[in-house]
Amino acid sequence: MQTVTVLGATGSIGCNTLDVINRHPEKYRTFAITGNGQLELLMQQAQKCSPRFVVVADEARYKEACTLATEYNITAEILCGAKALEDVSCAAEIDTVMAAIVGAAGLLPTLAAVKAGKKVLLANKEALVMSGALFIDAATQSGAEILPIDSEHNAIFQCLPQGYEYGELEKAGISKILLTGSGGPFRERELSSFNAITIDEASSHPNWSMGRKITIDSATMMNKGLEFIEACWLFGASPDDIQVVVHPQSFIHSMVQYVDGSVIAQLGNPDMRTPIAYGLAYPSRIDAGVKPLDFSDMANFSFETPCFTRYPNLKLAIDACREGQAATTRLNAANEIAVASFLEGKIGFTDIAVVNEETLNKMEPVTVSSIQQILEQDTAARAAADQVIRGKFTC
Ligand SMILES: NC(=O)C1=CN([C@@H]2O[C@H](COP(=O)(O)OP(=O)(O)OC[C@H]3O[C@@H](n4cnc5c(N)ncnc54)[C@H](OP(=O)(O)O)[C@@H]3O)[C@@H](O)[C@H]2O)C=CC1
Ligand SMILES: CC(=O)[C@@H](O)[C@H](O)COP(=O)(O)O
Ligand SMILES: [Mn+2]
Repeated sequence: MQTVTVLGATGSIGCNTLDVINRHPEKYRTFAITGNGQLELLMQQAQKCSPRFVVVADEARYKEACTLATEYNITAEILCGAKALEDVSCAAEIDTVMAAIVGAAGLLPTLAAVKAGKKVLLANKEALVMSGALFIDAATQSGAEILPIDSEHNAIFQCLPQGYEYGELEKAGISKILLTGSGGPFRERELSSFNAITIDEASSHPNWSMGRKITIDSATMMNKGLEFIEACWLFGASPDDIQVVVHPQSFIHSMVQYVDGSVIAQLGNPDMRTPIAYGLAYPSRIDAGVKPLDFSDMANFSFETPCFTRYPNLKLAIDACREGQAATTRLNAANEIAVASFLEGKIGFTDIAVVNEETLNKMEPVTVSSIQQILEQDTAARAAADQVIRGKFTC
């Protein structure tokens, strides 16, 4: 029996994780589930999976959570706040943590799981983008097993040779990691109309049903940029080892190209329950409730090179990846502010990249070597991005 904490249980990945867990009650037990704003959903989930702890990230909502828990007859202990998120991520009773909080808020609880040597199912790519080497070093020291849940990285993981040694691409005969991306909803849209893109249009991914922030990131291809950085850290690859390939249908989830000319790909319907089930059951396989691919029903299967004029955020992320840790931490922070501002109607779609670039340009180069310094860079970049927005886009 595997005992699991689900961080971000009320989100898209969290709900899919509980769906897979519920299909296999003989294999998985839920120890804790966490949420932030969606308290009713969190209580409904607690009714169904009977965890020992229900954690509400937002401390201000503790009383409300306790009242709701009584209404819903929840026997679990209700906890709240940042420390509680970390406590349920490193508790001695658990084997596995699904890291599915969105954004920088997921960094410390995910790191707590890593430092405690847990099996960490990593969906929260921002945590790795923010802390790169420190995250990987912590896993090496504690013996934590990091299993990628992001569909592309899960695919790459599945396409790597057995016994792949971290960073040893050449030794493994790998010539390129081919990171696929759909190109989002604006792949074919006239560039001249990009300033008229609405929140609804940007919130509608062609293939995947996901949370709001990652959906906007997919539309700007910042998602692929973050994934580029994520792939470097997960597999010990350099930026030159990775090529982004636009594959609009999202059936191929990524590929690994070998020196003998072979390309190994992982395919499947776009349903996150596949990588989640893979991570939970690894190295076994379990039913995930996913519809099998039907090759007689796939009209198109196409590939393109991404255009940086259409997707300036992708270039910003690749450049930041080459520059180093402070740049990727700052870019992630600026992007979180810019996307939130876009979703609040404060800035336009194309302004997201402008805010990101101007934030990076405003900040002096610096070296970061501790989580404290990472958090300081995150805070500073948020303030700088806010300043850019106030100075440029508000009257
Ligand atoms: N969705 C997908 O298919 C994929 C997602 N990912 C990654 O997985 C992560 C989660 O994505 P997704 O599930 O789409 O996101 P959602 O927005 O759907 O869910 C986010 C989760 O985080 C919680 N949360 C939000 N803010 C905070 C906070 N400040 N402190 C603690 N918890 C918080 C939310 O709680 P509440 O809802 O209660 O407010 C929710 O449980 C992201 O990093 C994303 O990039 C990667 C690949 C695919
Ligand atoms: C499901 C998943 O892993 C997302 O990150 C997805 O890849 C987003 O689609 P894009 O390829 O459009 O960014
Ligand atoms: Mn992905």
